[in-house]
Amino acid sequence: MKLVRNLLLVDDEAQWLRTLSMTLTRLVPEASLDTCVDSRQVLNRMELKEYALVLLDLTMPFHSGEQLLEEIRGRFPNCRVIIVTGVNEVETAVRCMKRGAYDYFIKTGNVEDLASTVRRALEVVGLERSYQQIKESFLSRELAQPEAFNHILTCEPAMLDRLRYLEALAISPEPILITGESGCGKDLFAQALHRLIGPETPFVRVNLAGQSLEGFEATLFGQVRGAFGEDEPARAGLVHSAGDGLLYLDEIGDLPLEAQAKLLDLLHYRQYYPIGSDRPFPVRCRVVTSTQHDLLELKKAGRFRNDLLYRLRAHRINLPPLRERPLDLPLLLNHFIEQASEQMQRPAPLLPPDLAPRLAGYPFPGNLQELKGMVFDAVSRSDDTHLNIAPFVEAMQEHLGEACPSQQLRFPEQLPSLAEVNRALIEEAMSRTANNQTAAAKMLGISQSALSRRLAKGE
Ligand SMILES: Nc1ncnc2c1ncn2[C@@H]1O[C@H](COP(=O)(O)OP(=O)(O)OP(=O)(O)O)[C@@H](O)[C@H]1O
Repeated sequence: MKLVRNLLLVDDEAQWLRTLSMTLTRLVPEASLDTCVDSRQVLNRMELKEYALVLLDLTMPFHSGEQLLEEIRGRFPNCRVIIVTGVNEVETAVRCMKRGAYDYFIKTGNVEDLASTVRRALEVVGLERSYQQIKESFLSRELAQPEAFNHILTCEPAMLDRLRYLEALAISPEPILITGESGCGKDLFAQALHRLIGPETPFVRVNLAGQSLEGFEATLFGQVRGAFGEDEPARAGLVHSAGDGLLYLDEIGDLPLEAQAKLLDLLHYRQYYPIGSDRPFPVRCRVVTSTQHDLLELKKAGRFRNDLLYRLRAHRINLPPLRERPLDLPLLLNHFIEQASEQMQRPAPLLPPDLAPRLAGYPFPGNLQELKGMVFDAVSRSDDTHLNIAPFVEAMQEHLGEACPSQQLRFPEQLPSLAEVNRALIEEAMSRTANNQTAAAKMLGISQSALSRRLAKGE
């Protein structure tokens, strides 16, 4: 997103205007400054160029600051106005605040204070604009760059919403937090964002699990020459390697508290200090973090900083687990079958039509990673035409064993006969295994020949 950091300084005293302009250029280098000594030209200038902020003198010939404030707030509602006034005009300045001025500054005051007010105002305008654009983009319903999401297969409405939200967030410079259980696609979402912001830029992934403060600093910030001894060479950190691309910090919930403070500084000031350097380096990359933990819970347990949590949660995408995306199962099964067959250089076996509906009841604790593992296992155990469903059956059986141990069986008031229970159990096992006798026998705890005999007798 193009951030508007244009600032217009308006004052009829040319000398004051020059001094103020020089001071702010030094103290707020990210702003681009224009000056205007003639109050009659202010609105024309604002028609021709988009300003994020106007610093407005109150007492000027032709149009007073108060009049201009009203015009500006009415015609350019996205632009903020800071009143710059002489001491004796404080009452007027307060009246201006009530009419929508962002803040006021007394000319005899400390310009450092004015500089930080300007910086804050620019940040507020930037955030308001990006939220507005995010909202517009999200509400448009269509993906503007569907090709960025080619590697994410889904037809679930809840997932399609998340794709659109990610695309909308791509315009914001703020960090994005991706949450969700292990294996549910967080990495793929980070990759999609990278494609959206610039596939030609670097994509740097860092796993923060088990990182100490020292490891975190060394990995991310690097070190200057001689930081740990005379012969120690300089080493660039991963923030540097990420350039103007994307830095993906995986497992953010595992970062120790002291390292969280460093990360907060990096996000807040958009700069960092390599180890051994007292010169800050700018951060140009987008930062994406992810976690499978509940950061609110970690915060309650005193393991995650409150300020960092709220900074990260501003743009958050929570991915639903696979068990909440049953419509995606046939799509993903076919996709992983193709992937596995290609990798194993063999024809793709056919997906049994009733496998996906059966799997819809399985909770997939390892999510897509688990499904992918099962499919790869199944393909490796298949002949060239039929997919071997044993890996799925085994997983479902294991789950059923855990979910309903025999003590938890519930019986109706009128007990069925043993023959009826036998028949019902055999029917259920055959149905759950797509009529695979070997798998069904395993499920029932009898041999395949015993099952075959019972089936032949119609038991
Ligand atoms: N929607 C999807 N379409 C196709 N493949 C997917 C999809 N989601 C995830 N995958 C695949 O599933 C596997 C796990 O996904 P991924 O690594 O993105 O999960 P993760 O949430 O980052 O996992 P972890 O928490 O363990 O880091 C990957 O091989 C990925 O390519």
